[in-house]
Amino acid sequence: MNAESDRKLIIVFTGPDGSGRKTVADSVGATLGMGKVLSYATRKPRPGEVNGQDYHFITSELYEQFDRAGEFIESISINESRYGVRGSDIDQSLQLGGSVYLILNPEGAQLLKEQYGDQVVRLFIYADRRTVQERQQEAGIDPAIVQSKMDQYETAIAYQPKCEHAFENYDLAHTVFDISNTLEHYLQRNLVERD
Ligand SMILES: Nc1ncnc2c1ncn2[C@@H]1O[C@H](COP(=O)(O)OP(=O)(O)OP(=O)(O)O)[C@@H](O)[C@H]1O
Ligand SMILES: Nc1nc2c(ncn2[C@@H]2O[C@H](COP(=O)(O)O)[C@@H](O)[C@H]2O)c(=O)[nH]1
Repeated sequence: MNAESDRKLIIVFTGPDGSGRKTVADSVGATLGMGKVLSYATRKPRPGEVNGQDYHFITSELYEQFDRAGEFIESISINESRYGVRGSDIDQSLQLGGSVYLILNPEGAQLLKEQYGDQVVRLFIYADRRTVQERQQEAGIDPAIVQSKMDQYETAIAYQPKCEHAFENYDLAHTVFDISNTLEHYLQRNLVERD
């Protein structure tokens, strides 16, 4: 990484599954013109998911190859699938464009914070248990997967105090507006520091 890339931000959207992290993140990303760094996943795409937009969907063999080569700066297993972020993807996106964003579970958010320090801003997106469960059911996610995600709800919620900011997500437009305002302050400050 170079000094220029160091000043750009890595925005991590985290929180419980089903809180709306992806929906909020993509809308904020489009509003502020931030690039998305996709994770690599070995699971099959769900209906509506697109390779290269939601994840890089890859085979277990290719994942293993990347992993052995030390390409992932963090890598987790959930429900027999593997997920990871390649450090080179983050560094390249930072060098080519402006600030970037990712959507990770709290474990991944913590690992990125430990590696990139102040460059990482963690945004915790949340809603109550019943709401996130209903959203996942309405999105058509397999009931067994919903159950396993709900089993992690309290653990995920416990991560909120560690994050730089937290936003409840009920009224989507309101959530996106609040987050965009918050991030604009960071981005302006970085621009001023560069002058
Ligand atoms: N504010 C909101 N009001 C109503 N529905 C919402 C809101 N935000 C997101 N949703 C819907 O909730 C569902 C889950 O959202 P999303 O996939 O963005 O969540 P997530 O936190 O990334 O969870 P997962 O990892 O399980 O996909 C989607 O169907 C999305 O359209
Ligand atoms: N720590 C990481 N968490 C990740 C990564 N990619 C996705 N995720 C999170 O995993 C769960 C399950 O995702 P799903 O799409 O199968 O529902 C969810 O919390 C994702 O945000 C990653 O590279 N590292």
